[in-house]
Amino acid sequence: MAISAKPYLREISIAGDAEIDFDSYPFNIPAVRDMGVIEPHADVTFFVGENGAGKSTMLEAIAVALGLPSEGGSRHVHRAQQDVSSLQNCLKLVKSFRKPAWSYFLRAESLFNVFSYLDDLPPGGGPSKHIRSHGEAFMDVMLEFSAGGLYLLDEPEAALSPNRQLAALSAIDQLVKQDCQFIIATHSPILLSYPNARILQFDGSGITEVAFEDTEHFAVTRDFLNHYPQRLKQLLADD
Ligand SMILES: Nc1ncnc2c1ncn2[C@@H]1O[C@H](COP(=O)(O)OP(=O)(O)OP(=O)(O)O)[C@@H](O)[C@H]1O
Repeated sequence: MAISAKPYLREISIAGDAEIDFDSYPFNIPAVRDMGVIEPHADVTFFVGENGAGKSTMLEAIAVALGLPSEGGSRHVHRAQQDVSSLQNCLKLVKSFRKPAWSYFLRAESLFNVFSYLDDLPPGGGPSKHIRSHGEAFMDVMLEFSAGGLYLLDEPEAALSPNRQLAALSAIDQLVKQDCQFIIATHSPILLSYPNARILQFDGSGITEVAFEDTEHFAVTRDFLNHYPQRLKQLLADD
């Protein structure tokens, strides 16, 4: 039986010999301290959890440990690493026998800086992405993703309208079918609905797998949309 090349990234854990200070960032974050062994899905892995649960800290550390720039981009983006936590030095990554053809860290919050860097390179990279809206530019980058890649996305929905999130879901599926692997930190119930995925919940007890319909994102969004007149009355009531 042939062994599958995916997932390109198979396990993420804290190295046994890592020097750890549990009283300071990032190991004072419960999900980081008690992360155990993350086993990414061959297709898509989602990081979910409350604001501040440690998703971006983890994704950034994985990206930097893979040799990608902390602000985002591919290995060809040569920018100084910005405010990177010590986590990437402590991670042990188990990789596939086959390297991905391409790796990219796409991060909505620092996309602007990466585009400025690309604009400053010698001509040849196509028109400036600065003349595109945030969401258009984000989708442009996603649509440039190619087969056999490993892609890390940090909160793609920050840039995308609901319609574009649906388009992103379809683009991700096309890429998965071309041997790509994704790890995505998100709050988007639209993206989280992707079926060939593992959803990992970051919270006070560490990192645990959860089913789509058991996520707070699904439950809260469904409840609000189904009952928004009552929910608004409750939320906006004078006490
Ligand atoms: N450089 C830093 N130094 C100290 N604490 C930090 C630093 N960066 C982030 N934190 C803290 O670490 C915690 C986790 O932050 P992180 O950005 O990883 O959360 P998140 O799960 O991605 O949140 P969100 O959903 O809001 O994006 C937060 O409490 C944050 O304030």
